[in-house]
Amino acid sequence: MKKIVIATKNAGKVREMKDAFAHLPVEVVALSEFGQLPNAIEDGETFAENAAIKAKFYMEKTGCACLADDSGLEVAVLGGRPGVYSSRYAGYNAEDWANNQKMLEELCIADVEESPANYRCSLCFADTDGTLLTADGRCDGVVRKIPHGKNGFGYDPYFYTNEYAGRTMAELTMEEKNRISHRGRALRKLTQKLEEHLA
Ligand SMILES: O=P(O)(O)OP(=O)(O)OP(=O)(O)OC[C@H]1O[C@@H](n2cnc3c(O)ncnc32)[C@H](O)[C@@H]1O
Ligand SMILES: [Mg+2]
Repeated sequence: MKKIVIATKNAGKVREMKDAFAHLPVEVVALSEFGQLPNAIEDGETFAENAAIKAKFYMEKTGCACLADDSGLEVAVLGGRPGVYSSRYAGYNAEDWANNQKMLEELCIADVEESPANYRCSLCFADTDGTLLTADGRCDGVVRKIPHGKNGFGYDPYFYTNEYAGRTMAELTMEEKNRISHRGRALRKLTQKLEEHLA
């Protein structure tokens, strides 16, 4: 069976990505099973560039096909910030609560209670034969200063979805989140390409 490494150090992403592969005839392996690997340098200017950097970097480190995700939140009144800097908005290795705090501060400086926002996700699958498969996804909603919910990760408690009116991403089950999320949408496109590649 084909072995695919979920090339991310984010446990929230691993949970969501494993779920999407449940029906494919592939062996899904976490990056953590390869011990302590160095971090890829995510110095691309776009989500797509960073996803490709991570997929190729970890494919070389593990010797296995790797699927990487680069994603983030774009807040309209903040000119699209934090964008590709979402995981380090409050500094390198910042925890989710610190990044959320930083976003609340920026919303206060902008003097607004809420703003249209969207999540974006770029996926890149790098196979050992040099094949690269890519897919993107987007999810629109609104960020507000009052958090709700304990599910998901990152900015989810502050992200009010358009599809499930009044509910934040952190109030959804994983199945509900995957149905509408940037990552869920990108994963469905990517798995289709992957099925063709593996056939
Ligand atoms: O690079 P890897 O190892 O995959 O893990 P990471 O957490 O650093 O991931 P990114 O560099 O892609 O940064 C994405 C950040 O965007 C945020 N984010 C992405 N998808 C999200 C989601 O579905 N829900 C909430 N926040 C999300 C969250 O803060 C992530 O840390
Ligand atoms: Mg990262």
